Amino acid sequence: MSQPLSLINQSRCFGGTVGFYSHPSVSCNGLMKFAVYLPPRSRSEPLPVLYFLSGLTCTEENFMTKAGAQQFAAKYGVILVAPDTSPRSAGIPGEEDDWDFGTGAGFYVDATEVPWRSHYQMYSYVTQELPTLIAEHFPAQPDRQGIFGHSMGGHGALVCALRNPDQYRSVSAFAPIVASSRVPWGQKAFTNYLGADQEAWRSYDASALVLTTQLKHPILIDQGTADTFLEKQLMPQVFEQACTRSEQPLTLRMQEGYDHSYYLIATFVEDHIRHHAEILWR
Ligand SMILES: N[C@@H](CCC(=O)N[C@@H](CS)C(=O)NCC(=O)O)C(=O)O
Repeated sequence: MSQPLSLINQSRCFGGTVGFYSHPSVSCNGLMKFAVYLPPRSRSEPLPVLYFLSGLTCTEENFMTKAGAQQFAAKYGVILVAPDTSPRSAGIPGEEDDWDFGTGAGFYVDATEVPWRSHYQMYSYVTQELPTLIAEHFPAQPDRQGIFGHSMGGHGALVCALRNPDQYRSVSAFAPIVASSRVPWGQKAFTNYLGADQEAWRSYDASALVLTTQLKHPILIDQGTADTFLEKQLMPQVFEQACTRSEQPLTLRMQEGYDHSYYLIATFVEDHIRHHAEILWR
């Protein structure tokens, strides 16, 4: 049976439509929001779907309003889907206290710890519930899915792809947190969502996962050299070394002078959408 979906608002964009939706989520035990861009071509044929996971403090809006991605989704014929970054107003004490944990910082994990586990099931939401909903309500080709993201969302995209190589054909990231178990943002989130046992963290650490799973297609990463989070939180060299060890093809592009903002994404988003479209349309 089709799950209910409410349209919040819709705008024409590059001949297609950007729509914002809400729905009661089973995984997250509350209302969740997401955004969808349907290119003009989707009116005549089903298209591959490319998921974008945003970073800390973001909602389903940041990518749609700041990345300028719709023109390229229209050009290359892919549907874009951008979910929110966490449950909201879950009623969990302290959920609004920090910008890098709780609301806006779900880290795309299924929390196992009280009190977070009652709502913070973002891994199941993104990999199962949302794709099912998209396939039910939009002209999507469910067997052609790709995923990309920024920062915390780059971590999420890499983890989702590495854990589900048959579900996601293509993956890329902007300034991703690639070694989540080893950096302060990841350690804070994982201790609270997953508990102190670091063994449980491995299944959400891209640099650990890539040692045991190989993806068929190369991974594309863009990282700005002027990103203030580069050394302490992002550490792309850790992922690069792990990819070399496991012979996973990786294109890591260090972009001179770019910072952590959406200007990095806007500059290189066409390259990423082309990377996905070339694989998804094969
Ligand atoms: N609030 C943090 C920064 C958080 C941040 O940079 N968030 C990134 C993702 S990790 C983002 O995309 N922010 C929203 C935006 O730029 O639209 C600070 O002030 O240092």
